[in-house]
Amino acid sequence: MYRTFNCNDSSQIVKDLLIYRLPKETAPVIKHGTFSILKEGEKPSGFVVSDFLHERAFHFRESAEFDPGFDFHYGREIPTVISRRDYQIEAQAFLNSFPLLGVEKGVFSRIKQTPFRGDRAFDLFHLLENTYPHAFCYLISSAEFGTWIGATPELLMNQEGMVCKTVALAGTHGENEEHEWTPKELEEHAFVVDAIKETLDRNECVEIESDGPYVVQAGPVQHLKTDFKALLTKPNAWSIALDLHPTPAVCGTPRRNAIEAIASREMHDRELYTGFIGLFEEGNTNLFVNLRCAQLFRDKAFLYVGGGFTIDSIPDLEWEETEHKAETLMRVMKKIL
Ligand SMILES: C=C(O[C@@H]1C=C(C(=O)O)C=C[C@H]1O)C(=O)O
Repeated sequence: MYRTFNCNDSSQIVKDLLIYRLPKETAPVIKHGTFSILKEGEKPSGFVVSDFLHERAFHFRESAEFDPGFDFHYGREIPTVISRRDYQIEAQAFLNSFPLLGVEKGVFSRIKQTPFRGDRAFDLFHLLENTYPHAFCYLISSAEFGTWIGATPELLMNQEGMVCKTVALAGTHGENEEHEWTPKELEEHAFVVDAIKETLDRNECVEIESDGPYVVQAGPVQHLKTDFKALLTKPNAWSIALDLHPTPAVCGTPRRNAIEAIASREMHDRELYTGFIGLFEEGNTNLFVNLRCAQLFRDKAFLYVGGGFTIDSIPDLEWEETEHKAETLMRVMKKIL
């Protein structure tokens, strides 16, 4: 279930909104304009946002004049939220499907609902960008997909000239967990490292270097991270981004098998969650994986959170992990309620 983007298209609302702040930059970029569908085979130029399986992607065109009547667009369809009990049942069934479907790692996600006033989205964005200077923070609103906000720690691809960078970010502890990283967590991470290496190789990158894994703090959680750097041999950054995505950090491995397991067991449409978002320009690209994000409605927010499963995973511990990840937005939202 990935395809429905049901939103209002109230006639007085004519403009879409784009706000983003790149990691470590101080000033956000704010634009009014229009998000429109990126046609199949079309390369974007500028801001782009894609869903999980790149079935729908949108690029942004700025309008010269500001629309004083701007209001946020809200989705019409309420996302499916599951209880802890149902999560356990579904996550166990997801895990049980691994041998049958030939899945080695799969990422299972859920949606958490919380009260929130959608019209406080600007305040939430400003708090997020102040709280998480190393994250890519954004707020987007369009009749195409409603209103989304996020502060993601995960780079999909940075490209400057012929130098391309990406990361493997997988394996999670709560901020105060001090135990060693388990073989299961190291394995989960290694799947992502291997997939990235293969992708860079396949796309004729050279001088591929990696550094990691090491531990990084991302708000309320710690992750294992490996940095990658490589040289492109031709202007194929967009193909590389599409080939990297979705990595086993948000999907699983082998990719097709994991997609099948996710499609058969997740109760909701992922929509823009675990898609990618950011700026694409051949030679100057900054794309991020859309995590630690929420879809905002008039009086509530739906937070999308997930985690990697391997055969040894325990669903209840994975639920805890999604609770920790949800805190990235929850603890900031609480300041505005
Ligand atoms: C899927 C999410 O995060 C991803 C999964 C991780 C994991 O399984 O350890 C860690 C970082 C992200 O790549 C999420 O935040 O929803």
